[in-house]
Amino acid sequence: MSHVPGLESRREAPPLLGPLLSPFPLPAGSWPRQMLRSNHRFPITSSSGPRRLLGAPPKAAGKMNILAPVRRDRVLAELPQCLRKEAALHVHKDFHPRVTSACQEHRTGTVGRFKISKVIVVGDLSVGKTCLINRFCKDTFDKNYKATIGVDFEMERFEVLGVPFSLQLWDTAGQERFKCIASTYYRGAQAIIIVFNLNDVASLEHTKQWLADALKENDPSSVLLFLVGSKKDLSTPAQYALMEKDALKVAQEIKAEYWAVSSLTSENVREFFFRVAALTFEANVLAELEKSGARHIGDVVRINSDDSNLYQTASKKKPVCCP
Ligand SMILES: Nc1nc2c(ncn2[C@@H]2O[C@H](COP(=O)(O)OP(=O)(O)OP(=O)(O)O)[C@@H](O)[C@H]2O)c(=O)[nH]1
Ligand SMILES: [Mg+2]
Repeated sequence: MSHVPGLESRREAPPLLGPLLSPFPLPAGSWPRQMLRSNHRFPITSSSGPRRLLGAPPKAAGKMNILAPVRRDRVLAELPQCLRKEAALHVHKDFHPRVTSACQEHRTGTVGRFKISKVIVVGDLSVGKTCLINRFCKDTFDKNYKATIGVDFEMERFEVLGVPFSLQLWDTAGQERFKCIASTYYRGAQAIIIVFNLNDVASLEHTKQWLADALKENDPSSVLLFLVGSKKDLSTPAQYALMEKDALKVAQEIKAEYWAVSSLTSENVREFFFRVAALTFEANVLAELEKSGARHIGDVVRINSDDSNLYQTASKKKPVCCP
């Protein structure tokens, strides 16, 4: 059998996916507690050459800080707005009123503290997935291409309507030969970000296949979808307008929210991730309210049929433990 770099790590890692997504604390010294620190990076990335999985994460020295404070610039007091109304998960100006009141009354259940939402980022090789995550999480940009091998992830902690909320952003490899490694990490996603290059129409055409693969491992009725055009800085306004037309069509077809970003200039990067955090949080709280409501006889949670997809999505959401 030929050697696939990173395969050893892949074999070790899957048992951790359960604990990582679990709302419960883990035994002292276990990896996931280390990972709960904001922006902890695993697998370790080599500083030159391609990004490689190099095995288990390092042991933290001395006492560990389980949860670092939320950065001031990660606090969301209002619902960030969509980029284009034609392709948005919903166009409400504010958070769902049930979510707002649940946050005010501290009734968000497992959302907050140990609840971590998994977000996977998929798309063709070199479309800019890693740069997008790095621009948001570290405010850096690398003009040299270093292929992601297997997967990598970043943790981002937010505070939404006063409630702590963490996103685990999984950066997957776009190269065909690493796809089988990356796809083992697709499971349990609450949001899927499908990235394409705004200057490469083939990468847009391939987004449906990326989505199909990601949905094999996830419940299509409970996952939020985002279609993101990257490298906006490389298009002229006329080229962009043409591409946007096609992208909006695809976004509507797959029921994804459309965004266009540039990791080089930072355009829309922060706005996009804030929107992902806000909508994922909102869906989580609605699902939590529905779950807790169902436990009280006579306290019926009703999701308004006039509400948009997101609200219906939350109502259909199954617990993570269900097959
Ligand atoms: N001009 C410009 N270049 C970008 C942008 N984003 C990424 N790039 C460049 O595109 C190349 C690929 O970026 P990556 O982020 O590594 O691509 P990727 O999608 O992670 O690739 P894989 O890991 O192989 O799947 C690099 O040379 C980046 O510098 C952008 O917004 N603008
Ligand atoms: Mg990459």
